[in-house]
Amino acid sequence: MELLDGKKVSNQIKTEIAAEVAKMRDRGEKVPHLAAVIVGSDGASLTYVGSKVRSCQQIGFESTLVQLPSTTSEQELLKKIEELNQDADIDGFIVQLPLPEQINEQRVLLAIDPDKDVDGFHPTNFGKMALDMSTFIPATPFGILELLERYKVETQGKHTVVIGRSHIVGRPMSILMGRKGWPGNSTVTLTHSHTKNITQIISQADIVISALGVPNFLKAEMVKDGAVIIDVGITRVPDETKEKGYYITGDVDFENVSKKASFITPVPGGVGPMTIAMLLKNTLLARERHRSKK
Ligand SMILES: Nc1nc(=O)c2c([nH]1)NC[C@@H]1CN(c3ccc(C(=O)N[C@@H](CCC(=O)O)C(=O)O)cc3)C=[N+]21
Repeated sequence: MELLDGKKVSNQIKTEIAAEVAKMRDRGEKVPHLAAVIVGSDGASLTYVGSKVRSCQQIGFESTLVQLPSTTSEQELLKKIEELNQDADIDGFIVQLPLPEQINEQRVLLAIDPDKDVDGFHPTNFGKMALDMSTFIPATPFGILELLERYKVETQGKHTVVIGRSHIVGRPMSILMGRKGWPGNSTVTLTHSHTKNITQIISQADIVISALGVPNFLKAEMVKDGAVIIDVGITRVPDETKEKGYYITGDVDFENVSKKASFITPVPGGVGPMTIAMLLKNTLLARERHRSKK
């Protein structure tokens, strides 16, 4: 079994990006500027956004954190988005999901300028991704592809089973793994809450990508010997004996599944850190595209 070490690879990627930024600075060019909008004060969301901003500082990006109260109206958020769209200094921005219930997520995603949509959630960018056009690939799926590539995991002709059809992970992942080229050229099954015989389908998978959010869902007896296991689930389990009052666990029974797997991602330290690295990569890409437009 080989560990797909997202923490290590994400640090490599950040070092690579930092070198690019240093060159930009040396040439007297503007450096990439990422903004993150967060509505409300959900603990997990604040942690993620916080580490996005910290990573920006590490690698020499400019960053702006826009924190809005949980009572923010949809109109107020749309106004903020329009400001960020118009702000020539901002290369890319994200609106952290989930949003409070008074705000319609679809209207928000539609309002983001596709050229600044470094999450790749705007329908224009999602459509481009599905059509193999150059775009921003959503950070979590992008991070998984990058891990498969850097560890030279064979995906071509393999049966990939994706568990979960969320807009930010399962759905795009199912499209990307089936695209031409490598990592891709896979035969993809997208499973979800209405899938019948899900355990039987999973047992046929060469590659399992679990994006469910159910701790211990994937057990050793469910997977084929030598399968590649990608664990996208992140659940915080309250535990007073831990320093933070909780621990983080994925969808996979790591201890037992890792004995059968050829490659496996840990949680924490797997897909999570890769998500942040690829968001930074998309922001670098956004800066380069804006530069060559002018
Ligand atoms: N507009 C938007 N874009 C996103 O990309 C987005 C989002 N909304 N909403 C929530 C999800 C989730 N997400 C994570 C990012 C990093 C870690 C991460 O770094 N995890 C650490 C543990 C961090 C911890 O919880 O302490 C790890 O797995 O090692 C996890 C999850 C981005 N998301």
